[in-house]
Amino acid sequence: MTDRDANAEMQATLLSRALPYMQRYENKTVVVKYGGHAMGDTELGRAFARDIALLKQSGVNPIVVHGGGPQIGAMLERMGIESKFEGGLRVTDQKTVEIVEMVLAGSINKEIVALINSEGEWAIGLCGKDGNMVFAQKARKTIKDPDSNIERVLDLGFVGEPVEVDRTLLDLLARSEMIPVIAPVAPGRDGHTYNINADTFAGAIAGALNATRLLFLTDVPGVLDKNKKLIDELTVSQARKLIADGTISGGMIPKVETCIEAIERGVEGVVILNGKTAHSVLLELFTEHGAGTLIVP
Ligand SMILES: Nc1ncnc2c1ncn2[C@@H]1O[C@H](COP(=O)(O)OP(=O)(O)O)[C@@H](O)[C@H]1O
Ligand SMILES: CC(=O)N[C@@H](CCC(=O)OP(=O)(O)O)C(=O)O
Repeated sequence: MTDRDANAEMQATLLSRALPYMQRYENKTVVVKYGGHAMGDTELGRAFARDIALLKQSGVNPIVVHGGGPQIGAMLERMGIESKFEGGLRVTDQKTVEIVEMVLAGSINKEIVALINSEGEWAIGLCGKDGNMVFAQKARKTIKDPDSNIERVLDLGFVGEPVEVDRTLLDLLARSEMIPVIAPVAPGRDGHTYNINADTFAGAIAGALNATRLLFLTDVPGVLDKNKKLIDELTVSQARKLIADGTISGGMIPKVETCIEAIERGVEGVVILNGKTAHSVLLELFTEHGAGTLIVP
């Protein structure tokens, strides 16, 4: 059996069991953050696109926000530009921001749009610039030197943080057949283009829309405990404790912090789940126990 046949069979099995749960998210907004590491081979991409198409067909309002960190890194390497990160964010000079916009709002965005459209849906590729959706300002980040404990202000160049989100265009699309697919690039009121971490961008969009669910597709099954066992559900205060005691580390820290901020902005529940498992979006939304780690207030 090919991967494609196996995925189609898995989706059919899932759908036959999904019926009792499908109404749960009818007319609700679900923001799905599709990370660069979760974008695997073509079959995995197709399975993702099929899930998003199926959400729309089930009466859900899905919104895709995508990343593409590894793909930006590959293009920078081809152009002979070194990738540099500070505090988990890409140091972004003028040349880099041009490539970031080209890769994110160009090739990756259109690839995802084409995949969803080939499932018979109408996806539309956007970034923060379209319809004045998001305005950013230069990110203000500080990091603590672990030796001296002194705080240092980071100059990350054209790395932005979303400060204004206008939901007009997204509200319009929610009433239409269109599925928005959004790249995390936005203008500043200063006329510059800013590169925004895709998790942060997805959190801001979900918060502005008071989304029912925000899903983060990553490369691990969810938040793992000290014994590497999946934690099914966490409250905001439990999540904070796991960051403080070091159980949550590395790239998972900003991700969980974004989840906490999204919940504080009114998102009902945020889920971190494995994008490398085919149909993880359907497994999460349309089964009794879901998949991944659900973070709730
Ligand atoms: N407690 C934890 N549970 C799960 N993953 C963790 C934990 N602590 C650290 N991590 C790391 O966080 C990574 C996910 O973050 P990141 O690589 O930034 O994701 P993405 O690129 O999908 O945004 C995992 O691959 C894992 O190595
Ligand atoms: C400021 C910053 O770091 N921006 C990210 C945007 C893409 C992203 O976040 O992609 P993933 O979700 O695949 O990591 C970057 O340039 O890599």
